[in-house]
Amino acid sequence: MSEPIFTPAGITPSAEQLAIQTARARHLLIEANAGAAKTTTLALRMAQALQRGAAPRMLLALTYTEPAVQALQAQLRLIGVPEPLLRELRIQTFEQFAGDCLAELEGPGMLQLRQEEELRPYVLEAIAQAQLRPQERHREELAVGGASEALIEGLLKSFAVLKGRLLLEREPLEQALSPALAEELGSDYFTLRVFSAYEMLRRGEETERPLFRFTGDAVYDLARLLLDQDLAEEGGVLAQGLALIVVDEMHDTHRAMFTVLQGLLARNRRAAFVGVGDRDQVIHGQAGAEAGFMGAIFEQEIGPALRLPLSASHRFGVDLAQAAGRLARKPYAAVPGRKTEIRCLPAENARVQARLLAVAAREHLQQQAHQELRILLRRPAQSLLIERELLKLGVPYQLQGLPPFLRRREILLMRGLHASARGVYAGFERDAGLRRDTLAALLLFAGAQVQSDALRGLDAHRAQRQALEAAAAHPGGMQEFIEGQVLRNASGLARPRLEACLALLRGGDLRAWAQGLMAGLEPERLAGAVLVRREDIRQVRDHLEQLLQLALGEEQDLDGFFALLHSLERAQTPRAVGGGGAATRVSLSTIEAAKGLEFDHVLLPHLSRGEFVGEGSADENRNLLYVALTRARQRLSLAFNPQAPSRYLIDAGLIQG
Ligand SMILES: Nc1ncnc2c1ncn2[C@@H]1O[C@H](COP(=O)(O)OP(=O)(O)OP(=O)(O)O)[C@@H](O)[C@H]1O
Repeated sequence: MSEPIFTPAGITPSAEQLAIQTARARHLLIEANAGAAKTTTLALRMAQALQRGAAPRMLLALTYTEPAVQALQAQLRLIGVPEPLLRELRIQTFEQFAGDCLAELEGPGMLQLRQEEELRPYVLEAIAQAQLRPQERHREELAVGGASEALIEGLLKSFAVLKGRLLLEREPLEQALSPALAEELGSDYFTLRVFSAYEMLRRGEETERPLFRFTGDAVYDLARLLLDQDLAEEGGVLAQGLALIVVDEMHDTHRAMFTVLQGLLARNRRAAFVGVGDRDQVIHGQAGAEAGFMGAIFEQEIGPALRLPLSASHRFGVDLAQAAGRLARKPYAAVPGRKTEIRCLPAENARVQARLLAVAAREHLQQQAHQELRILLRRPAQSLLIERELLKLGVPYQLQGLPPFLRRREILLMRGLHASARGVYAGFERDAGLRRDTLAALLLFAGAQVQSDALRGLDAHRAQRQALEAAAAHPGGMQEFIEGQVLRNASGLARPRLEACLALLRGGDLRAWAQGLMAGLEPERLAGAVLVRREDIRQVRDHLEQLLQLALGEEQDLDGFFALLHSLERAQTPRAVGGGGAATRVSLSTIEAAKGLEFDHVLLPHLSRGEFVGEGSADENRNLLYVALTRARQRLSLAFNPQAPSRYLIDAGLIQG
């Protein structure tokens, strides 16, 4: 019997796409290059299920990131799935999906923590508990010299891997831990012990409901529940009568996600499954992502799968496909007829580069009526000079997933200290949110607690938030809070550094402040005492350096410069809030935040030698550049110093070596 075939509105599917849309295999896996229409084909497949009569609630689409959720929604819209149907479809990240399932079992109201800093007290407590275990047999393994920020960052990273890979879930935690087991798992005894104590703190005495969840914990907690024989009944929450389960970005799957997927497939026996991915886009390797879950592991643990190809890029032309292919060392085709212009923007330094980018963005807005331009950054700090130039030229823009530079914590610290030192609170008067965020930043870097004995547990979080809201509620509250709470309760490490900075600011001389700030404030030490991720700590210095660079280029006196920051912020706010129109057509984000998305014009700055680096491995850097290049549709602009271009540009054949 022939079945009705869904015919999309915006595109004509290729034969390969049609084969995937209509395949009858229970499990279907597709590994294909960026832009080869994986997401679009998943959308076709979902539309086909609707066409076959499935209700929207019988479809479930899971992704790793939020932008991928949006990308799939956009493709469903493009192919003509009506808006009311679209709204009923469940398209979620694994984390959101797991959170929803758990909320069904536990009820709402889970405390969700999102910043590593918020975990810090729990990690410190876990270290103390691990070291004080009375029955400890390997005490010598637990001695560490202090709890430095690098130690905490490393522990949190290891925790993410232990959770992502479910490395300990097959062992009864308390009894099994030993240096030998640690070695077997590629970890160390100290990490495992602290992990165990941390998880006991997080999960609380009552196993019913954890104290809090951090990003990744919902998938982890759901996977643990699924592995627990005693809780088999609770796994019933996954029995949802599904007809189709699809996973986009399947290359980012780790063991905990895979366990959730396995649970879903086991409890929805009538559901077909389609997974798509591209192993060169793995940029989350540290959390335990393994492309193997699209390969042999799938076949061994779930069942045989049909594999179908998507062989050519529908997004960009053959020149860019070949460059991406050279970078990733794999064959890369493009459908005929697509063309992508690749241009170089030579710039000898960051300031010139920022100016060129802003000019290019302005030209884009003048010439291209409806097209989108995205500036992709390797590191968030790189936005500051670019944003300044965009504002100077009056180019409206949006930041995606980045706080505006004037609202970053270290910049707010400086703005708050300036206000306090000079007694100038003009600019803060009209915005309670700005006052609250500034006070929060001051409190953070001062290492101060509003209530000294309430550091642990939820109540400390809530108490602190309430105190900040109260102080920020009226303009006069800032000075009092800075003196009475921030400076009075500042840690021994922070106080002299903040005082040194205040003294420079009191002097009122912009050059003296700019020259003395780094030595006086020692931003890395200040940040190191309160932040967790090395990358964040480095960014504090990075951002302050950018701020100083900006200050020295503006020809203002000290108070004038800080007043300028306020007026820049006012210039920016209505556009960001207003949305729509030109503002949504020029945007800035990190590369990670653009994964799965595409733009008519991509501007990729900071491609000079040694600039395209971050915390990850060389492979991860290469994959990030691969992701960045392959976001472009019609035009790709690459900015770098022609005297010293990045090696990657040469490897990709984008410039001559
Ligand atoms: N049959 C088609 N005809 C024309 N354009 C198409 C067709 N199929 C897909 N496209 C377009 O090709 C582009 C890339 O598709 P898509 O985003 O699905 O690729 P992808 O493989 O998911 O990419 P990534 O790996 O980067 O997430 C989109 O603009 C999409 O609308």
